[in-house]
Amino acid sequence: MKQYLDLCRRIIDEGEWVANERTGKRCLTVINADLTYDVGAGEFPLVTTRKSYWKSAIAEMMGYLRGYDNAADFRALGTKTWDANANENQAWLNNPYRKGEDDMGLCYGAIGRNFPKPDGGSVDQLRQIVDDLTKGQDNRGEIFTFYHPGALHMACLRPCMYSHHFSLLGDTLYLNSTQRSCDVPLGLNFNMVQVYFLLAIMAQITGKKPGKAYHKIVNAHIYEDQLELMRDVQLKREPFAAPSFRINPAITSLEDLETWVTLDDFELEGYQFHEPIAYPFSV
Ligand SMILES: Nc1nc(=O)c2c([nH]1)NC[C@@H]1CN(c3ccc(C(=O)N[C@@H](CCC(=O)O)C(=O)O)cc3)CN21
Ligand SMILES: O=c1ccn([C@H]2C[C@H](O)[C@@H](COP(=O)(O)O)O2)c(=O)[nH]1
Repeated sequence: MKQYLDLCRRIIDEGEWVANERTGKRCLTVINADLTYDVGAGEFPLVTTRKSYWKSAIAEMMGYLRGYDNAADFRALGTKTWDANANENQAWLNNPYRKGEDDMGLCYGAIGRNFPKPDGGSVDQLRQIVDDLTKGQDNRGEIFTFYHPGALHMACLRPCMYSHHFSLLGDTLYLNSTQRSCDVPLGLNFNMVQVYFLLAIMAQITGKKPGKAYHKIVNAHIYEDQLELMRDVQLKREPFAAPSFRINPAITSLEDLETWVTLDDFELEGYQFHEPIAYPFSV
C-alpha cells in the first residue's frame, strides 16, 4: 500500500502533462515504477484508502488465464470491467474485425493461450509454462506474453500488463510482470492484486513455494478528471494494515482453474477500508 501511495504522490509532485489522443484527455505522467510484492510472506497489495473491488480484479485475471475474448464471459466470471472497451469505443465499433456485441477481439488471454505461429498453428504458452514448472524446469524463457504487434489492429485495446515471466530458484517461484501503460487510480488498484494472485495461484497449481513478484510499470498516469479525487481525497487518508488473502487449497491444476473455480474460492481476512471513491473511467 505504501508503494502505491508513494507512486501516486510522485506523479502529483513530479508528473508531466501529456495529451492522450485515444481518450481525448490529458494525463499527469511519470516514466518507470517498480513495485515488489512478497507473496511468500503473504503481503497482499490491496488499496485500503478506498474500497477496492478486488474480486473483480481476480475475475479479470481468471478470464485472461482461460483465454476469454468476450466481455460477456468476463461478466459471467464476476466483472464488468471489459464492457466499455468492448461496446463503447467508437474506433472498435467501426473495426471490421469486431465480431459483434461484447467481442474484445484478439487480446490478452485470447492471444496468450493461442499465440499464432508464423509457420502455422498456434502456441498455448500457459500450458507449456505450467507443464515445465510442474516438472521443476525453468528454461529461462517461461514467458506468458499477450503482446503480438501483428494483431493489435484486431483487438479493442492493446494489452497493458503484457508480459508475465516466471522463474524457479530451487522450489521457489518468482514472477516478473511488465506493464506498458497504467491508469494508477483505477487500473493499478486491480493490477497489483492480479500480479500477486498470478504468482500465488501458479505456485499452488505447480506445487512450488511462492517467492516475490516484481511489477514493472513504464508509463504511469493519472487522468486529468481523476486528479482532484486522488490529491484531495484519497491521499488525505491514512492506510489500514493489509488484509490476508486465501486461495481454496483444492485448486491444484490448470484444468481446475479452467473449469470449476469461481470467485467463491478466494477470500480476504481483515480487509479494512475507507469509503469508496468513484473515479472517472476513460474509454
Ligand atoms: N482507462 C482505463 N483504465 C483501466 O484501468 C482499464 C481500461 N481503461 N481498459 C481495460 C481495463 C479495464 N479495467 C478496469 C475497468 C473498470 C474499472 C472500474 O470501473 N473500477 C471501479 C469499480 C469496479 C467494480 O465495481 O467492479 C473501481 O472503483 O475500482 C477498473 C478497471 C482496467 N483497464
Ligand atoms: O490492466 C490494465 C488495463 C488498462 N489499463 C489502462 C492504462 C491506460 O489508461 C488505458 C489503456 O490505454 P492505452 O491508450 O492503450 O495505453 O487502460 C490499466 O491501467 N491496467
